[in-house]
Amino acid sequence: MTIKFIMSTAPELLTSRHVAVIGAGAGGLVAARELRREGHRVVVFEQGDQIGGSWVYTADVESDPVGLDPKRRVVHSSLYNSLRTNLSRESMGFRDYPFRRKEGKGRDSRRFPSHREVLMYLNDFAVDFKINELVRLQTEVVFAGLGEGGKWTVRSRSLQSNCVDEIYDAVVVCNGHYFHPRLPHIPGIDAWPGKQMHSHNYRTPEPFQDQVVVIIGGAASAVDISRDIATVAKEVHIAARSAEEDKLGKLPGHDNMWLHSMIDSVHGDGTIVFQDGNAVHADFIVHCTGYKYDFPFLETNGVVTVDDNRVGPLYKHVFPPALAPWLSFVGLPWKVAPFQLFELQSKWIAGVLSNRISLPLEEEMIEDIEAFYLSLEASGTPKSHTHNMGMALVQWEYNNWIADQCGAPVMEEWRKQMYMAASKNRLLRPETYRDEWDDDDLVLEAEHEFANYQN
Ligand SMILES: Cc1cc2nc3c(=O)[nH]c(=O)nc-3n(C[C@H](O)[C@H](O)[C@H](O)COP(=O)(O)OP(=O)(O)OC[C@H]3O[C@@H](n4cnc5c(N)ncnc54)[C@H](O)[C@@H]3O)c2cc1C
Repeated sequence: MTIKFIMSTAPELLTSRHVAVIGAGAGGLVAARELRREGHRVVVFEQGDQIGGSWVYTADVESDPVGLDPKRRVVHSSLYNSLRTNLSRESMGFRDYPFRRKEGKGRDSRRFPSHREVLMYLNDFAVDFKINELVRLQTEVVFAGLGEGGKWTVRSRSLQSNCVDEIYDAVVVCNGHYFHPRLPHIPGIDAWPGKQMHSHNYRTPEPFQDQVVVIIGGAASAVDISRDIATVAKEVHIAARSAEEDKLGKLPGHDNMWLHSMIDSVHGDGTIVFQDGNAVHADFIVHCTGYKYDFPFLETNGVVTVDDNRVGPLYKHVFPPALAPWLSFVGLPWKVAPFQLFELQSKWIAGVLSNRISLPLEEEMIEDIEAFYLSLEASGTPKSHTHNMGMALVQWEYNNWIADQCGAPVMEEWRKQMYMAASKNRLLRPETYRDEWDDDDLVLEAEHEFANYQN
């Protein structure tokens, strides 16, 4: 189905809306910038005491290390102290605000810098675009729901006041999705006597000194955390669903790390049995098993639900047809280069809210979503992977589609090539990919492009 979206609306016909943005991470910051550029009046609500979201490292952890207790105090960030980016700075930054190397106190000029450098980059962005003046820090949104007359009531709680209700034309949800742990079902886990933790609460390796540790997961955090822990632990055993059979066994270059297939069962005597038949007696399990989407403040009377990690129904992962464009989401897709995707989604939302860009009819959006769900089913993609864009060219096609809606340039070819080169390099050199690479030609191309921007 082809639908025409861009209208060349005369500037005097563009409508300025009063918009609430929930969250001041990378998504909320760029949403605020795009909304204001489009002429909207924006308030950004941020529960934390600074901007940056995920990139604000804290040594603080939750009272329940696996995150099951619904009454636990939630810590937002899941960063560990040693974290360096898994994307190169060139391919990670916003498109029109390159993530350049900068000199100065505390700056990290490496190509794959530490998390502290990302936070500094986001702070630079907020200063240069004067976003801070839009942000209300330490102000948590406890309720956002449709009120009378199609407007949104946003109820927030801050240090200064108990609860305040305000009315907005639109709400843009940017609350992140790496803070609510997702745990696999493991047969026998209730009787297993060892300690457990979700990677959300992992900060440093010290608690694992001389322990036998089983790490569950095969994604970036599992790779990093297993190496971090192996510096002090007696043994580290990684259980990964995606582990290839010929790679199982002792990991080359390490004398205390093994790769296994998934866990089959765990037992009251401390034993952990893997599907490949091997077994170990372990002290600790670390679950690097991902996160759940969670919008505890959002009331849509059942229009938007989270079902097995599918947030829906959403047109192109952004607009619920029945509430579009007054409710939108920035940042749901995963296995992507997030910042530039957030930037494009935000441009689209801003343009639709001002009437510069039009959306299809509600029925057409619903049809599109249904077709998308059917295509996932036909390809055997589980529901929980609805927002996974890690396959082939999915994120690039998606970004280009949104760019087209906005009248923005399509994604630069070097970004795609660089992203793919890093993925390949990560598999080839899991220990050293952040310091050794073969794509200097792409770095040159990126730097040439960055000369067009001022920051
Ligand atoms: C361990 C780890 C490593 C990562 N590594 C990389 C990497 O190398 N490169 C990369 O590009 N990406 C990486 N990411 C992904 C990273 O999360 C995204 O890059 C991005 O920062 C997410 O931004 P966001 O704005 O969507 O969410 P967040 O950064 O989570 O921001 C959401 C904000 O919303 C606020 N908030 C939530 N609820 C409320 C409420 N009710 N009221 C008010 N405020 C609220 C939170 O306090 C937070 O500040 C990593 C993620 C994790 C967890």
